[in-house]
Amino acid sequence: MSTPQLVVHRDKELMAQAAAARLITKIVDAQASTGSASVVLTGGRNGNGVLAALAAAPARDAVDWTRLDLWWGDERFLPEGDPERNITQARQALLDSVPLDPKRVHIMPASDGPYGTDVEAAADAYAEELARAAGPENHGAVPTFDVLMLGVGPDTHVASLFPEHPGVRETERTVVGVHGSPKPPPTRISLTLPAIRSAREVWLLAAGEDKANAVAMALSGAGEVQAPAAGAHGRARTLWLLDTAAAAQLPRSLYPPASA
Ligand SMILES: O=C(O)[C@H](O)[C@@H](O)[C@H](O)[C@H](O)COP(=O)(O)O
Repeated sequence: MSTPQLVVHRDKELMAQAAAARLITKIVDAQASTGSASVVLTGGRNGNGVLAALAAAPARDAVDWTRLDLWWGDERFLPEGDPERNITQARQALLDSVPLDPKRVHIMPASDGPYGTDVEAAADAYAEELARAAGPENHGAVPTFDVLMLGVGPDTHVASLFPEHPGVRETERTVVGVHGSPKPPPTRISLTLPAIRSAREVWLLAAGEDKANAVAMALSGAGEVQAPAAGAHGRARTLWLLDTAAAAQLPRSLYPPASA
């Protein structure tokens, strides 16, 4: 389990721009060494802010967009094209501006798709898609994600794993259906913590004063059931990308020296 590293930026715009630059470099390096890259996107303002910053980044097309696999950490279980779907917002922020290979954009099912309103069947289908993409070295569950990004909710949720809810307690399955989400809409699909923890790097994005309490709680020893963000670790790296407002309640001992 990788110890969390923290980087604190001046404000949420700079955090998004710096995270986008970091992501470009990570993808370019992965593509240079293996010929492709695999990234898991997250919904929400911070997640979409990084995508918008990436779309505007001068080095954007250093990425070979045709050799990038995109997955989602969660999705709102709504009809295709609904403006509240993470894929809809990701398309607007970035995806419609770059030449991705559609076969490598792995969209979580919509509620009017092949599984209808059966969110469990939709979650199982995504788990099967992940397993098909997994290599022998992945023990058959999920592919090796180079970077898995997660926004952090004010209640410390990540993806659609909420404190004390069933999804955060899942230890076997890689994808679950979520009912009664405290954050609307109520029905969602989410990767589980075991799937999240299979990523090489997990980057947690938190900007804004509404996240300060969640950041401090998740980094100060809370358990993953009470604070799901506390359970989000990468195999090689766990990186918290913050702005000063979201870092405001951190104990001094956790504050990165560079920004002291
Ligand atoms: O589908 C979702 O809503 C997201 O995946 C969710 O996990 C989000 O990342 C956090 O709630 C933070 O959202 P903000 O960045 O908008 O605060």
